[in-house]
Amino acid sequence: MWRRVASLSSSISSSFLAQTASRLNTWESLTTGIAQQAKGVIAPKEKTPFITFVLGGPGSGKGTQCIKIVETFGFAHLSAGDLLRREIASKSADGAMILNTIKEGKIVPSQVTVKLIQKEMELSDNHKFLIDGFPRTEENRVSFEQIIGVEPNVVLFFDCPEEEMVKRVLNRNEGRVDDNLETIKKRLTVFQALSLPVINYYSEKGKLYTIKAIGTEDEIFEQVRPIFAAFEKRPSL
Ligand SMILES: Nc1ncnc2c1ncn2[C@@H]1O[C@H](COP(=O)(O)OP(=O)(O)OP(=O)(O)O)[C@@H](O)[C@H]1O
Ligand SMILES: Nc1ccn([C@@H]2O[C@H](COP(=O)(O)O)[C@@H](O)[C@H]2O)c(=O)n1
Ligand SMILES: [Mg+2]
Repeated sequence: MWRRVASLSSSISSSFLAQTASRLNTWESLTTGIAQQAKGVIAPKEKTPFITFVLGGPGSGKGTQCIKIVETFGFAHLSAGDLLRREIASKSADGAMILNTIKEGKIVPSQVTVKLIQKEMELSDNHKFLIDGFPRTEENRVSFEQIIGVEPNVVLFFDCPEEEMVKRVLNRNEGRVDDNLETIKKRLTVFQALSLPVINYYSEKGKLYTIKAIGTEDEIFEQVRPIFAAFEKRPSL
């Protein structure tokens, strides 16, 4: 599992090992583990996470392109929307609240969403994550940084005209409760008001890659491919 920081230096005392192993047994310890690896306390057996946030309006093609990125570059795909829909389906304590929020095209409290993402990351053997549809708000962004303790390496923005997004969502036909004109309008308003500032934030940080999300799925992927191909040449990926 990616969260495990397995091999510790043989020169460390056994009591220190026991304490450290116990602390490293939880996600909370992941960031500690990374920090300790950086200081050279723990042998870096497991790779540092490589995180990509995948952003764009409703129907811009995030999920479609994530499938291609997974196939080509071997990332783990964590869709925030899918994780929330799974909570609804599992009838968890938050299920009803999540359902109402999604129907309204609003944003679920960050702590709920980040905890779901955190759990999936903990369970994954992969160290390369595509986090699709997240962060949708500044609150999402800050919450991820506080709880997970890392920032994204790459942020993709699928930039698509509203008219095209509406057309795609209305044709999606997957039975989603938010794929109707009324909710789409609300989602577009939320995207403009709350998500675009996050996109601008990453642009200013020099982490944003904007993809013109019109044309065929394959044409769009040809804009995405070189981004990850370049990172693949680096030791970090
Ligand atoms: N380039 C494209 N041209 C036409 N249709 C597309 C294209 N890319 C995706 N689609 C279709 O548009 C719909 C929306 O795509 P997708 O589900 O990938 O969007 P999304 O950004 O994940 O949306 P959401 O935020 O609502 O989950 C799907 O039915 C998908 O098959
Ligand atoms: N960070 C997020 C992501 C999604 N939601 C809610 O889920 C809906 C569907 O999301 P998709 O990514 O599948 O389009 C979205 O409209 C939100 O209601 C969220 O709250 N926070
Ligand atoms: Mg999607």
